[in-house]
Amino acid sequence: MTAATTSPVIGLVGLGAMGMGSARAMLEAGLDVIGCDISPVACQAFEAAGGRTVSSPLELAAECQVVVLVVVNADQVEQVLFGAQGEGGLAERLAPGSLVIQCATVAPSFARELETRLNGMQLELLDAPISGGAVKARSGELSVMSSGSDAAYARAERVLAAMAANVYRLGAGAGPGSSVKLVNQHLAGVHIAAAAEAMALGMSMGIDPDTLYDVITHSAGNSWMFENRVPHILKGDYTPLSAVDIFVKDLNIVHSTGRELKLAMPVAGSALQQFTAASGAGFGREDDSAVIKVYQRLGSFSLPAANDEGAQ
Ligand SMILES: NC(=O)C1=CN([C@@H]2O[C@H](COP(=O)(O)OP(=O)(O)OC[C@H]3O[C@@H](n4cnc5c(N)ncnc54)[C@H](O)[C@@H]3O)[C@@H](O)[C@H]2O)C=CC1
Ligand SMILES: O=C(O)C(=O)[C@@H](O)CO
Repeated sequence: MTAATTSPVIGLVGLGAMGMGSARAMLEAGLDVIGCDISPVACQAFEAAGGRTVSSPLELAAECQVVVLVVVNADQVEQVLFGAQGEGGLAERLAPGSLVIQCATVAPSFARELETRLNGMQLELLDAPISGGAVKARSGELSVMSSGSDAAYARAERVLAAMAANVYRLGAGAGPGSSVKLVNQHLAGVHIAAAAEAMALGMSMGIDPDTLYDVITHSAGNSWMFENRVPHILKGDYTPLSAVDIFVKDLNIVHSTGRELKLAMPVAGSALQQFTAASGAGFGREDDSAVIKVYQRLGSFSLPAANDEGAQ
């Protein structure tokens, strides 16, 4: 595929549940985007959608002056930008003035340190975690909790417009974007665990789970997460649109940030224990709604069996 516009070539690292959707939304917005993933299957899927790919982030430096990171965690960001065991990474190959748009959910302290390191290499960082799930990534309607310099925003404008319906500008340097995302992750994790626990209670009392879903989604106990995740339980489909291990990661960041601030968060702590139990029981790569399987093992209710409809 050749460049359709004179705007910079975008490199997107991490063609997973979120990155694939965002990369495809960028293609549809007319951006010249090169996808990169260590998974050949992910690269083939993006090529089938009309995109170009490379298998190593290092290869992006020859063409890209804007790089979007949608890998899982801080260790993977570190590896992409600086290489494993310090053997060098993408950052040292990017042209001076290039922009890194960092979308993975990481600790605010990591985002701030990353900005200092990249600025020291003449590179810009936009701290830009995302929300909305795989469906909104694909439709280009994410919320982006962002912070960074005016120069970073100027370079990121077309990318953010292609990815997001809502871009929140939360500060002039890295940190506030990841801080606000952490508040979202506290709520998202607690709400998913609470939805699973509440469904376990209802099913244990012998209430039909489809009826429970109908009633609760029309009543005050509803939440975005109850509405979005309980259908996976009803279909018995735990295909990971967002994996259990994502919430082990995110609620651990909530926990460690609270420890730094000396802020006790017992409700988030309880949700973290449930996701940790689900991961420990072998469900870490399943959809985060599989946290209900921990309750099922401890209780005496049956979960709906898988049917043929896919997760949404
Ligand atoms: N899944 C969701 O609903 C949401 C996820 N997030 C956050 O977005 C980020 C991405 O999450 P997902 O897309 O769910 O994860 P994922 O595991 O589906 O995708 C991550 C991708 O990065 C690739 N990758 C890892 N290391 C790499 C490397 N060194 N070079 C190239 N590719 C590499 C993996 O092969 C994988 O395809 C995470 O930080 C997550 O917390 C944020 C909002 C929603
Ligand atoms: O969309 C978000 O925000 C999320 O973090 C969840 O969908 C789970 O990762």
